Amino acid sequence: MASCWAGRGAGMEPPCSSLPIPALPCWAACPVFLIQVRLQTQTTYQGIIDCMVKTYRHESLLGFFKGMSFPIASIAVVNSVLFGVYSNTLLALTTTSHQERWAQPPSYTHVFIAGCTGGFVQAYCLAPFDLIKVRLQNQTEPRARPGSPPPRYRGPVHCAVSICREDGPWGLFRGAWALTLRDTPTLGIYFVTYEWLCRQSTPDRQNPGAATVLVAGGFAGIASWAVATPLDVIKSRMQMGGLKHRVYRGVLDCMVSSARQEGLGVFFRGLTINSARAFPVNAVTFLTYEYLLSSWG
Ligand SMILES: CN(C)C(=N)NCCC[C@H](N)C(=O)O
Repeated sequence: MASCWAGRGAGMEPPCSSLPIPALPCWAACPVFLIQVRLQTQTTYQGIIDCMVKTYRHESLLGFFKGMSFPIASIAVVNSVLFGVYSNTLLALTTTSHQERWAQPPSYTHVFIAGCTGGFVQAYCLAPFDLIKVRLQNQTEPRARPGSPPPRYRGPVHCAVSICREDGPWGLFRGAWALTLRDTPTLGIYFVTYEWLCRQSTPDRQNPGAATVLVAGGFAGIASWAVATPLDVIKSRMQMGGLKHRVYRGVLDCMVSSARQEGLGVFFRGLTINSARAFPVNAVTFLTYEYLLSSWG
């Protein structure tokens, strides 16, 4: 497999800005996203199991898949933006073609800058989809049970329209600043971790094999989420502002009042379950990325 992306002709750059990193692993991750968001924004759950049991009892199995149709439809676009901006920024900084990337490795500073740039741009594409996901996932009303009050949002489109009606189109970017703070440095760390692990486990200047890419991608996902989780909690709470949470004056206000009321542990809510999800998802993401780069080269 190592030779799978080895030695392709240099000079022909793949169309990185449209890399279709697949959305498939995302379906399996839906329940994890839901539990993560609920643990981060609601205080009614004692932990992962309690959240799972209560969700299942109250909302049935379908409840675990709430709010995911929009993110799944958008994940390919969001990932393509991230990996496309990353690859092209790296290309602009180093003038080394993708095919020569392992033979003439870029510096970690360049990898970090390119990753941060990708993270920054991705955050603004992701913001409206992420807001809708968080809002829908926090609706705990069971679906269509006669007599029970209807949920505030009937689905992703109704959610988007309601937000626009109530807060104007900019309302769709609520929490975008916290999302940018979360994604800019952590995506830098994500790509540096991946590059570092690949280089550590591959003989000098050779292309990494598939197993290396899978393991390095998986750990890069976990490392980036370990750093991102505190801001992920803040981001989700700000996105819920005005609904189940009070409206915060800003990122700092949200941080201080969350820590005061719930202790420092609040910043790590959802980390365990998200790490378990992040390993396979990011392993497959990087394998696909490397495969596409080599086959389009
Ligand atoms: C905010 N952070 C830490 C990241 N975006 N990290 C990169 C992993 C992205 C991947 N789609 C995932 O959901 O794990």
